[in-house]
Amino acid sequence: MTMEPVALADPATAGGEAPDDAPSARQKTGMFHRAIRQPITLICLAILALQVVVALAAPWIAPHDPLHPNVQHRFEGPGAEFLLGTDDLGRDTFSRLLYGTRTALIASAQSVAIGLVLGVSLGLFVGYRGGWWDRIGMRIADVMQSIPALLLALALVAVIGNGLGKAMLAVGIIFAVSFMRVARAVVLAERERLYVDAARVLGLRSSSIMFRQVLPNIAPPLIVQASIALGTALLIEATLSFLGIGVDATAVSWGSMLDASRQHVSEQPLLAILPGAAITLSVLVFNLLGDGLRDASSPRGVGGKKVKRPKTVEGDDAPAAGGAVNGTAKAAGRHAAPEAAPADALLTVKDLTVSTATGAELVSKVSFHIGKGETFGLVGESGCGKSISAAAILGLLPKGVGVTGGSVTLDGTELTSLSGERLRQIRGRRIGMVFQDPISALSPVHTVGRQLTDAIRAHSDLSKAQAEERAIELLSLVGVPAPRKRMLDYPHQFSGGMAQRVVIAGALACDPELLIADEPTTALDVTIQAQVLDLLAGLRDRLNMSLLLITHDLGVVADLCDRVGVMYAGQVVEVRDVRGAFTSPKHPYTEALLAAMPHGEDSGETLATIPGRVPPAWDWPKGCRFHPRCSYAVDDCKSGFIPLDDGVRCRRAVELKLEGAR
Ligand SMILES: Nc1ncnc2c1ncn2[C@@H]1O[C@H](COP(=O)(O)OP(=O)(O)OP(=O)(O)O)[C@@H](O)[C@H]1O
Repeated sequence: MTMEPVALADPATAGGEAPDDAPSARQKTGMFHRAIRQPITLICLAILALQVVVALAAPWIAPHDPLHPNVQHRFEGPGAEFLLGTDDLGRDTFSRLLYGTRTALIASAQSVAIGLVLGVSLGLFVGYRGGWWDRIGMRIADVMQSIPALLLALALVAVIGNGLGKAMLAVGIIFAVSFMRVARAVVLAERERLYVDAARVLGLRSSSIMFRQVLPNIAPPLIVQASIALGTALLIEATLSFLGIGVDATAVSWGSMLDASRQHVSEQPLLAILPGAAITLSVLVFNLLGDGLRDASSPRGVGGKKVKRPKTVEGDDAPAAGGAVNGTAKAAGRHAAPEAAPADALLTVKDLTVSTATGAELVSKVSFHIGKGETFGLVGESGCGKSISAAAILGLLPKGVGVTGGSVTLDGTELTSLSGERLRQIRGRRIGMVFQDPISALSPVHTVGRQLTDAIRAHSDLSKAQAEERAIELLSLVGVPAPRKRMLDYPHQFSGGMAQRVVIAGALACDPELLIADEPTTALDVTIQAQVLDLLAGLRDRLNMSLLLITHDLGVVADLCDRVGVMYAGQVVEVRDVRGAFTSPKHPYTEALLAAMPHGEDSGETLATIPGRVPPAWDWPKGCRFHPRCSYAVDDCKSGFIPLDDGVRCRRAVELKLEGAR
């Protein structure tokens, strides 16, 4: 008999990217409902359920001892006493088939369980850590997968010894490689999701993020893979037993039944047909089940909505301003701090430079400070470096990007040189973060209650019950109605505005001193935006937090902020008190942004735009980076480094008389 094991499907592509159709855990329920609506999958599930019952109940339902020889009854045909006849030693074929089911299922389940535990742990680890760990892990996997599974199993059995248990351990190790690839591929995709960043901002440990946040998301593709692996394992078990290195004489296997039948096919053909059919049927069931689950798990098939992250338009010529300018009046009541960072500033960013591995500076010498209880707005078009600056403050820069100069201090503590563990303690405890798209910032597979309690417990000694009470308090603080009841809901059961309130509650979990809100209302309905901004302002005043508000919307800055930093092409070009910046801007870019702000009184009036677009980071212009788009630019603006002088980065700042907000 030459049975080649079925190759395990490997959804990881050559480049190791996650399959596009890797289902999210949110799709899991849909996946199973849809799967059982497919008649073939339902039939396969029914056969499998029957096999499991047979395997468990074999000792009670088998009419005869499957191992007991009874030579008077050799080669008997099917009849009342021996339902499917007997073999060359007079053993009951029906009972042997029942016991064979038990061996096949237990051995397959054992090897797949070993493969799953080992493979998923390794896949999570290398996928999440990336870098060298990933490269080494994947090269070992490549080598192992280049050898046929059965051959590798035989080699491993030669090393660790004969016996079904050891053989299936060997098979489990081989499966681990496939499971590792699947887990790693999904982790690579999940790792980039916003909710993982959010969990990191909340200060959760890597292990907690991997096992509690990422793992549930990789369950659906693993279930599909495990189903196919069960069929493969069953075939390998039968093959090894057929070859005499699987089960010994004290157990029955369909493979060993086939082996024993070889000499007697002509006398009793059923002896070969029945175990052969059992093996074929079982492998078919597992494979069809895997196919059915895979079909059911494709996003197209589920019918559920995929949550998309809203994209900002690269190179927007005008800021997406929408708020009212008259907010300046409110801002005017606040203090106008001098631009040199005062000693008691909560956050001081000084000459912060962030570069890619290729040397492109994404942000250059960014400087600003935020006082205690103060709200600082960071504005500028898309691609100016606002988010990269926030990520650098939190120590959450994307891979391949790092701080190459300057400093970030939080109440005197330098953050850029802190170890990962120290930073983790600061994130979530002293600095909270609110993201643009609240639904993506929450893990889809856990209730909001669980996510909030996890965040609270990551930084406190509170018991589960106490953390739950605190989570309810926070939900009520951010205005989520019926908070106790809503603790049990999943993120997709919340509207955008309510989900953003939940994210804010999470960010407040440990009373941060600084809250960073990165375009917290961009993904929300216009009617909800104002409510969320009011909530942030209210919380800031109530909890005496400092707020770093990243936005495109100057109206929001006018309404909420004390001071503002205007960013252009990776630099802060003007940093001022809001009233000053709005009434008498000193940088032409600030003036241009103010002019491009819609103010609504003349509906027929064309909105001013800033000609051109923000250049990419590898192509920042020499001299003043804004000069190609600036109507005031002179030759002097086209060369040399222009420092941030008295809060303005412009050679002509003193002589220009610029127009403020209308
Ligand atoms: N991972 C990355 N690798 C290389 N360049 C990047 C990376 N992330 C961002 N950039 C570049 O860094 C610059 C600043 O981007 P950043 O996202 O900080 O801008 P932003 O002002 O926050 O824009 P938006 O308002 O669209 O979020 C842009 O030129 C962007 O293309």
